[in-house]
Amino acid sequence: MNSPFISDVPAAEAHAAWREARAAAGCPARVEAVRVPVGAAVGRVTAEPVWARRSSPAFDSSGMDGIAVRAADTVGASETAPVVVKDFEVVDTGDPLPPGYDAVVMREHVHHTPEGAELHTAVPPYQHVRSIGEDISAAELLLPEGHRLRPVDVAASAAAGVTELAVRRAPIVVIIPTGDEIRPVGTELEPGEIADTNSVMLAAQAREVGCDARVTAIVADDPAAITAAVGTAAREADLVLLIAGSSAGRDDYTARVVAEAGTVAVHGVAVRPGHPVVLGTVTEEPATPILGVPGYPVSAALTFDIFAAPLLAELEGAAPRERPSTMARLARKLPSVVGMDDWVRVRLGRVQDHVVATPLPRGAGVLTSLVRADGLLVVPAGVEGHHAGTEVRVELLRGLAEIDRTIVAIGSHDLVLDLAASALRAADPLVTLASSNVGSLGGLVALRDGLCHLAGSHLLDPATGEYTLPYVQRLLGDDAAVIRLVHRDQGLLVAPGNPLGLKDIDDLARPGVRYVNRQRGAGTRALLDHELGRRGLDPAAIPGYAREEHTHLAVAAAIAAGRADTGLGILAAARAFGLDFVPVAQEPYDLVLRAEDVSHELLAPLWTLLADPGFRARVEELGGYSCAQTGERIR
Ligand SMILES: Nc1nc2c(c(=O)[nH]1)N[C@H]1C(S)=C(S)[C@@H](COP(=O)(O)OP(=O)(O)OC[C@H]3O[C@@H](n4cnc5c(N)ncnc54)[C@H](O)[C@@H]3O)O[C@H]1N2
Ligand code: MOO
Repeated sequence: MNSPFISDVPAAEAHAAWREARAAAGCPARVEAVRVPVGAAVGRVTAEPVWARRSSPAFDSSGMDGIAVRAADTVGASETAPVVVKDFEVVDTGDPLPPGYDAVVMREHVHHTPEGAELHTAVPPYQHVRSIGEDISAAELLLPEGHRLRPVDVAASAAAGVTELAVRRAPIVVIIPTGDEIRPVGTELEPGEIADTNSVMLAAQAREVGCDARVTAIVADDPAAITAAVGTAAREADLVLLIAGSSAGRDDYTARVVAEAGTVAVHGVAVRPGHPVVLGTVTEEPATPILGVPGYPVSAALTFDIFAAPLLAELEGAAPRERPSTMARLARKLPSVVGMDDWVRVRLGRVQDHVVATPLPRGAGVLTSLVRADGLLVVPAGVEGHHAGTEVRVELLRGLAEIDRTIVAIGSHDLVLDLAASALRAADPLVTLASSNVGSLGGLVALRDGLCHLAGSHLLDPATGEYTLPYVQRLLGDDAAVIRLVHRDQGLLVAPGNPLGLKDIDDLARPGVRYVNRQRGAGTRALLDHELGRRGLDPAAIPGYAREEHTHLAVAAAIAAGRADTGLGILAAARAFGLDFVPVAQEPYDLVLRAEDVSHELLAPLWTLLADPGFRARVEELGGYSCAQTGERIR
């Protein structure tokens, strides 16, 4: 039973099956209660109700700086008929109210005369007096059991005379990284080796939800060694996280190890990423839950959120933490496999009156999709995906105020946009420029449909030889403005030293040259087609023409990895991967927007940046860019 069958259990059923298995194995329902001083209790969960031992305030006290008086002595006082009170006592805020007095007059309303304190207004009884128990009365229920303590809660407990609280101790999570290829973070990696980034992430996730997280040494792909590590971990842990080896590969032992050490309640959940997750128990006394976390980092992160976090909250007797959510419109079509809950990471911004969600790359290995995500949405198992513009519910990973100050750029990708994003944020931490890449044409369509503020475009019109403007007129009509971002060199990216001696577009048809193309709708693709057309070259004659990458950097990466010999792209991408560059053309790269948005306050910081000589200098330092017209409105 090396690779047990991976099933597609719906998430809700998987939770239920795991809970049943834990109960059957005798896993503790809660971690023990401990008593801790109030100062150390924040973040912990109450293990019993907290009753007030004393009232707060514990005595009637003055609410203001001034004088304590008898209200009866002030009856009839008015602007025209002031009353002089002889019997009073000076008090400060918080002082016990001296016996015999029942009200306080603020010192700014008292005129001291040789005869006494002159008052111009009558005072009702108990004015500015904080009566005993105003805040807390002795013996009242202050906090229920199962309440996660916040700073205000511990302060109120202390005020109520409760200086020690019974709380659940922090659950202990033991994380076991496995894999022959896995090395500790910080090790110089040999080819084929992978840094143990999952342990760093999972330990931080566990600490973020209030747990004590411990990471063991990395265990080799050896079932006996993994079994031994699981046994040791289970003795100290409230939850064991066993990383990788969850799927069906030759060295994937998680399900087998768990089956031998206890029970496998579920192997395979209808959730993506996270599909091959293992949910089980280790039976050795005391029984311990174990979670087989898939090795791909996005799967690992989401698996923690979906399965570990709710269990850990349950062990503390608390409600699971919940993220706020909002409705958003999808900026692009979102296909999804039927039969799996599809967890999609999205960027968010507010365009006109609605929040727009732009899906990020979906791969379970693309951790930056979570790094860049402002929100998460689930396409449920029964849904085949969504059309662009569909309203969906999104769990928020970032505050709405920040999302409201996000400039949404959709279209072609250019490194200058990344540079601008970072400069804008450095100048004002509330400003975000989120750009996503769907090619020039896709950006113009998104702009037309109200799904972005800016469309980055460099589209050559083969009929006129003119860039972008003919497309803008066709798609957006008169109501569109165009701001020049940069001119940039486009050229052939080639391995260092240009081993094939490529000089021009003509060389792409040479036998043995493997091209890597950009996707349909990308401006760089249009440029290639234009250049091929001018030369009467048939795309079918270019080996690799059908192979598509979605960014300049991805094209450069393919060439750097030796998977292709050349592709059309920008100099900066060549530099980023240490490639050589054969210039072919210079083209303008423009920002297209709705004419009325030119004066939108959201975009003002961007226009300021484009006018900044320091920023222009940094752009030109990237190489292959000219800022001669940067920031000019050309339409
Ligand atoms: N034939 C099948 N293959 C795969 C299936 C399947 O159902 N049938 N499922 C795929 C899915 S979905 C996922 S998710 C992964 C899960 O992989 P494993 O849990 O078995 O993990 P590994 O194969 O050992 O590693 C995957 C990947 O993750 C890297 N890794 C592992 N540990 C760490 C760590 N501590 N830090 C960073 N990265 C780590 C590892 O090097 C691999 O690159 O399986 C698919 N395959
Ligand atoms: O389920 Mo895997 O986690 O999709 O990549």
